[in-house]
Amino acid sequence: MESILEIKHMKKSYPGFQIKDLSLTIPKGVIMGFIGENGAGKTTTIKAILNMIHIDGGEITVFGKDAIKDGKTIRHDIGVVLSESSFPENMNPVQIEHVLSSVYQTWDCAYYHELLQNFQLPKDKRIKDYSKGMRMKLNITMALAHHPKLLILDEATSGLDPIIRDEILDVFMDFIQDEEHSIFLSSHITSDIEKVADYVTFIHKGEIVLSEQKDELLESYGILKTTPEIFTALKEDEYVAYRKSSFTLDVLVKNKDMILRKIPDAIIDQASLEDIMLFTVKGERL
Ligand SMILES: Nc1ncnc2c1ncn2[C@@H]1O[C@H](COP(=O)(O)OP(=O)(O)OP(=O)(O)O)[C@@H](O)[C@H]1O
Repeated sequence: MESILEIKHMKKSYPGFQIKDLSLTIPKGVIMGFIGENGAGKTTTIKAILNMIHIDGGEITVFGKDAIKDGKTIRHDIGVVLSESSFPENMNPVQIEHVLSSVYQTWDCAYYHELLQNFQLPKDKRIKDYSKGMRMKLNITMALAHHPKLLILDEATSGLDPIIRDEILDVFMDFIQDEEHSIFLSSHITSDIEKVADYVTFIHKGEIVLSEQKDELLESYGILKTTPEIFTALKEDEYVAYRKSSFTLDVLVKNKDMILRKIPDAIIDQASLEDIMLFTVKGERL
């Protein structure tokens, strides 16, 4: 599968935080969900891709070009939504369009106004009078209106109600339909990622724990409900972590079919992305 973005052995250190060796590939035509707890390194990774911070080592390639050397060219084909909006609060969408249409040669005025209408965003209202959900929808509208090939969104659905989140997720799914576009979507809301992502990358303390196809991941992982005696029969590489619940020992296993072959009467529940995150971050190992 052709890739749209590739990070190889990226390094970045801040006092008390380190990304030691991060590698990641986003294929063309997919939504890659990027999950991890607060402070795991999601925004740092996104800023590195956008050349907004200096990295200490490694390579980042976007559309086959070097993200640092060719950063300016690349940015024209990327739509970005960061958690903080950088537009002056006293501007309205029409005034913003004047600025953006002069920055992007590919700015599509008709499409911008179509999106404003679809999202029910008033054109003459200043950003400062917009609600949080409206601001986010406006940010996404601005990111899409120059027809980027890659959309990078940092926490674009956080703090929004389920109806607005659903509308936004629909727009994302439309965006990747032509199989040339990709989305890199960081979110704490694992249910949103579960809904729309084709691939999932999970980062923990600056390290990639997993980066896999979502359906395969959810089919393969499971939560084994068991006893301490049976648990001790598992090999080290057969489980991720365990957590004690009221009556059982819950063990996140990577390959539930393999466990079922070993323990035919085992009770194994479906694991969600949230479970995978919780067990990895808060679970214990022997
Ligand atoms: N400019 C900076 N100076 C010092 N430390 C920083 C800087 N930027 C980020 N960090 C640190 O890097 C770590 C990762 O932060 P980052 O913002 O990438 O996490 P995140 O996964 O996006 O978290 P969140 O979900 O809370 O936004 C944190 O410990 C943070 O304090």
